[in-house]
Amino acid sequence: MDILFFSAQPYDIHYFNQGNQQGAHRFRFLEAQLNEDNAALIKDEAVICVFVNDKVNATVINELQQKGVRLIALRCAGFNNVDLKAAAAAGIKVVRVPAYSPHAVAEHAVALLLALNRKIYKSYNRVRDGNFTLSGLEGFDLFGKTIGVVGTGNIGAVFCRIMLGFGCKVYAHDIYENEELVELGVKYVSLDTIFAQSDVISLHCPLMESTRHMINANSIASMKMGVVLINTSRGGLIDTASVVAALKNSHIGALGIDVYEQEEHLFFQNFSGSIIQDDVLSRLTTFPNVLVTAHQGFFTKEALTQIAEVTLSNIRSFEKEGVLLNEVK
Ligand SMILES: NC(=O)c1ccc[n+]([C@@H]2O[C@H](COP(=O)([O-])OP(=O)(O)OC[C@H]3O[C@@H](n4cnc5c(N)ncnc54)[C@H](O)[C@@H]3O)[C@@H](O)[C@H]2O)c1
Repeated sequence: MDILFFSAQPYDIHYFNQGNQQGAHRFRFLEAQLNEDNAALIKDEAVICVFVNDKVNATVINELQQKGVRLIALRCAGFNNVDLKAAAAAGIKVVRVPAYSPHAVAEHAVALLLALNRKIYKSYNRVRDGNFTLSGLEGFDLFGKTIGVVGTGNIGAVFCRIMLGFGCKVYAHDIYENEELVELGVKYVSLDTIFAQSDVISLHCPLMESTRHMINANSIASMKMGVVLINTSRGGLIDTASVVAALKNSHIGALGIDVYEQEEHLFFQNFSGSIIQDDVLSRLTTFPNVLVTAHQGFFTKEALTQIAEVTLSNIRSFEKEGVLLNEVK
């Protein structure tokens, strides 16, 4: 099948070409993001393959329909960037990669937590500068601390297991309880209890209207002073302005984010020679207790291999059997 990739990076090209060694599909890779301006770049491809920051709203879907696109293949798990109602109305099917190495993202959340707590980014720079002092590098033992996990699906469940391995008390909140986690010692509690009692809160639930800005001035006010907040899920879960205010008055003790509400304007692109126009992100990066990574949680060899394999198998079964594997509706 002819497949047009938007937001394609060199690693996408590498892993998708590797998954297509038999040459079953013809690929065209575009670095451009899909949005209202770029939908015109589609020629006669029946399938477009998009990533987290491609904008697939009703206007774009209307253009896709006119271009004869029949399938939107998301090469990611989240689908909050696709207007599913508009796609259904246009008769365009949507598939995704529901699970690809949940370990990749869960381990990245742990990496953010450990690096922040033990100030690894500071010690790295200090030692390279010949400064071997320790003042300001103090952390705390994770052992025995209460970790609040919001969302215990594929990624949240792995994160819970890792934290149990550290000897933490793990509180979780989800609309469904995972019995295996309960047997391992995870305690399901209300969101309010997570907020009130956790030393560390890690977000692993999807972004939906009901979860948008779940971290806001009110919820932060109910949290422990000095709470560590980790978000590897979606930026929109956090009202960033409220988090900046809470960092300024030290209510939030540290923030580790791999996702940011306005990331589509920045992430996966190189602005190192430009002036960043996003004042909120710029303010965030001035805090000594904030660590921002640019949506790299998924970025492991294992996850990239699985993303390419599952995406291509989704497309293959749509083409050959008209069967929709991993459909989103
Ligand atoms: N940083 C990255 O690179 C990266 C990579 C993959 C996924 N993600 C994000 O991580 C999120 C989690 O991924 P996953 O694969 O574990 O998804 P998943 O669907 O397996 O799990 C999500 C869980 O959240 C729960 N949930 C839904 N609404 C909730 C609510 N209101 N409160 C609490 N829990 C709720 C669901 O019941 C489910 O158990 C995705 O939504 C995606 O946005 C980020």
